[in-house]
Amino acid sequence: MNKTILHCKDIIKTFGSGESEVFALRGVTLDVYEGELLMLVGPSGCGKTTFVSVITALLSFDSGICNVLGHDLTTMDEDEKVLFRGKSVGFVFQAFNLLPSLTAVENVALPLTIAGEKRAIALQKAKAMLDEVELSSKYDVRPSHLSGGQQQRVAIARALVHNPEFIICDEPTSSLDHKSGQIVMELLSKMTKEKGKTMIVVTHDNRIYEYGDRMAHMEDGKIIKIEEN
Ligand SMILES: Nc1ncnc2c1ncn2[C@@H]1O[C@H](COP(=O)(O)OP(=O)(O)OP(=O)(O)O)[C@@H](O)[C@H]1O
Repeated sequence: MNKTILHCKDIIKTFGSGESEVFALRGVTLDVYEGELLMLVGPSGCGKTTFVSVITALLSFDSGICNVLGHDLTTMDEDEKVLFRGKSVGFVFQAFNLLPSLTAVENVALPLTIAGEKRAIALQKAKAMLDEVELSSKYDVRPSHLSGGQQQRVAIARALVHNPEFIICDEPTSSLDHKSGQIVMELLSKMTKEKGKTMIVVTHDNRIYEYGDRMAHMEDGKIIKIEEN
């Protein structure tokens, strides 16, 4: 059995109070293992975004256990949470969120320069990352001159350039056509397997379910079933 990267037990998260209280997570229990790609699926409003926000320390939770990469999230202060996310977590979203005035390589280098890396080294690492997502010919191209699939690959390169161990993808293929979605998933799957990363992909896109090692089904604030692929 591979190392446990995420250990959650009975996580409860509510929003609001009194009559307007919403139970977003009603006792989520889940373990995720090193090198695994886990699909998290379920109807709108079942708590998927809340859950990935909790496990990346973007949201606090009311009760339960949440241990990520050996960190007990309940004992971390805000500075430690920012550091944890910056070092250990990569985020890929449905919207690529690339800066239009920067070239592909500058977009990928940005998190490194913000973290204090020298520009020349950041650009060098960004180029190596763009090579990995097979965009070596697009270093100096701005996002508006790239296809949707290429823009998502730039966004993936940016999410992975600081070499995070844990990667969260929220609807990474929803705005892509079938072929581009397949290319993006092939890439994410390759990253988990070849680099030993651990990935959770939140999705409604049943065309990409096959890429998951396991599929966790969420309903009404709980994981109700886990299937092996
Ligand atoms: N900031 C908030 N304040 C109040 N209620 C919230 C907040 N965020 C989420 N909720 C509620 O918590 C529940 C879970 O929402 P969440 O966004 O986690 O679901 P989801 O499964 O990600 O949905 P979708 O697939 O539509 O993105 C919903 O009932 C939602 O309305």
